[in-house]
Amino acid sequence: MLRAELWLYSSESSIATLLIMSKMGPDQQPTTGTCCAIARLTPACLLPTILGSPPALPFPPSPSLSGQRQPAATIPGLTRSLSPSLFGAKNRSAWPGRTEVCPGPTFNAVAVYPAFLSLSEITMPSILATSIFSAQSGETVAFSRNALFLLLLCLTSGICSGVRSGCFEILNVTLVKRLRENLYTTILFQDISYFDKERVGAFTSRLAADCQRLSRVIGNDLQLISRNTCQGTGAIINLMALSWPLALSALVMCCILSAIFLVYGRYQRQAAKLIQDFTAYANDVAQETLSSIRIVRAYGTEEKEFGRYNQWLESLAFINVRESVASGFWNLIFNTLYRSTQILAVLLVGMSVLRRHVTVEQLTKYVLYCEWLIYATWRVTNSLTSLLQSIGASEQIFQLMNLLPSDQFLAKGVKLQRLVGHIQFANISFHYPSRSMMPVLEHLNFSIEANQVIAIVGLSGSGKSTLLNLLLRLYEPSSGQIYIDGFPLKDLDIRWLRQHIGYVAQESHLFHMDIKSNIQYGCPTNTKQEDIEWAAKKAYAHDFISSLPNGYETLVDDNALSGGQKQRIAIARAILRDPAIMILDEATSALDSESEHYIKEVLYALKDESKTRTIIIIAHKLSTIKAADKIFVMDDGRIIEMGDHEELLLKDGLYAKLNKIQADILT
Ligand SMILES: Nc1ncnc2c1ncn2[C@@H]1O[C@H](COP(=O)(O)OP(=O)(O)OP(=O)(O)O)[C@@H](O)[C@H]1O
Repeated sequence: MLRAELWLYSSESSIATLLIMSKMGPDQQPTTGTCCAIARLTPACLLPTILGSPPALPFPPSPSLSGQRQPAATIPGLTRSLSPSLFGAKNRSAWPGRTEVCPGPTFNAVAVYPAFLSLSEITMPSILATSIFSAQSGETVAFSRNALFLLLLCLTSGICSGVRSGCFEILNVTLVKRLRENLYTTILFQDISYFDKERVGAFTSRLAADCQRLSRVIGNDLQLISRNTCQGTGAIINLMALSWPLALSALVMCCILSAIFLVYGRYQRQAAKLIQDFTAYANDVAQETLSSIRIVRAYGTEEKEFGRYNQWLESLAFINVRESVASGFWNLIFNTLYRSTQILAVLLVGMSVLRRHVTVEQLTKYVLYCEWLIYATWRVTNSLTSLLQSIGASEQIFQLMNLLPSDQFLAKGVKLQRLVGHIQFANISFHYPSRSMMPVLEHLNFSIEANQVIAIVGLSGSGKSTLLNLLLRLYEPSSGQIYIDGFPLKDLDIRWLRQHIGYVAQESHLFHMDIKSNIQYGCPTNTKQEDIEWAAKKAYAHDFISSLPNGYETLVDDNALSGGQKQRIAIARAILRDPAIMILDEATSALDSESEHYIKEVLYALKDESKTRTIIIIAHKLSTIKAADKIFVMDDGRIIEMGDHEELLLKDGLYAKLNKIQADILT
């Protein structure tokens, strides 16, 4: 039974694919991603889950993807050929591309199930009419036999419907989960530059509301469409058997209904897409405002923020009202045509009865089947409306699923036996992808010896953090090459490299978890408590953590601690990794002088421990970097001076000038 249900589901996926294609222009080809997205959604893909195959983790994406899009699949073969993607990256490596179209040996056996169910239901009106007329003519045996048969059909269809609904519900829940897993994984593995232009609110909207909606429709409406299509076909066959001219008249009505529906459906799709976009914009505004609530409060801009949010709500309401009016018109037309068909049936067949061309029993059967046909048409069009709405609304989900992971996760890079920490920038130039006309770094040439402490100073916006972003490979240089221990950075395994880098960002963010987990973030889960405390002590954080009521178990987030405390936890996090390269981007800017002095001592001491360690510090306060082995002075994307503190003072350039200004401020 379950296999039969799943087969039914898989056949429904083709309907969805056809629907997607139907909204494309004649010269447009369905992208593999679009088809793939549809195929991913088909609960047929869930077969192994339901039948017991272990689900694969959605990441890391397999290198076998190699950034290649899969060849376009044929529609009938989509379900099977593309469905492995739903099981995640592990299975992607074995992605077979085009495969056979036939659902396999179970096809014949399972195909019987929906046909059997529809057949059992569609014979009911006929047996009902026969029972009534056998009772009228006093045929007791025939009446009892028909009544018993009806009871059996009733039970069979009830049980089948119940089992089917239950199975589809379970599949639906699994589908939402898989859909979210896939979408979230796709987003997580995008290039950082992708996040520069996309809005977080839009992502959360897609993950929450859109996934739920899409799966509900696919899990619910597709089964209704297939079931009612079977029943409608059965009704037409029965009508044809009774009287083909009369059957044709009923069919004409259905065609008119379908034509009107096509126009209405097109409108529905457009409206759904707008509704989805406006919801995402509204979410984005809400997310931005609530995450910056302190600034909003301090500047008293609550009403302005409400206005920004309300603007999208009004746009949403406008579209919703128009959609409701259109829906009203559709129901009006449908109901009028539906009733007219019944009246027409009674009139036409009634006249035939009067002329004694058909019997009253045939008239009854005709009216019942006519009713059945129109009802099936109504259910199909209704479900199609809902389905089309969701397809319109899901365009963005399909587009997101179409994205391939960032190249750096696809390439299998080199893992060195040991990271020493020698860094070289060879003729590096860079501009951010979102600002291609604005060079940020120009022809940078320098090298950093392993075990050195390097400081980078310069005016705001001179490109210091950008330089570190390139070293972390958050962005790729526009030209030139970065070498780590003599190997091009892009050839190294990026996950391995990042495991050996400790990074403290300009703004320290804490995750909504306890302090211990925040310090341990990115380290193995079995890291010992003593090690965590050791790192916290080095970062001058142990005392304040211990003074909290729950100590290391205290639940924190971005708002629960002071800026300096957050920075100390972030430094402890970096120290705990025991990195070969330590990167500190203004990591002590929020600390008081005493803590800063202490941490500076600790950082300098780190390089004297057994392991070679390269430390790169960006600092505005020059007092913190006087002891660095080498200081780079940056201006407008270039390194204009280089040397130790004394040498730079002797040069009497920008560094000496900045030093003098800071000394003057202190005196
Ligand atoms: N994600 C980004 N997209 C586009 N431009 C960016 C991005 N990040 C930074 N920039 C631009 O790149 C330039 C260098 O910025 P960067 O953050 O590297 O400067 P910085 O020297 O670290 O400044 P600060 O000392 O103020 O932190 C600036 O003009 C900045 O506006």
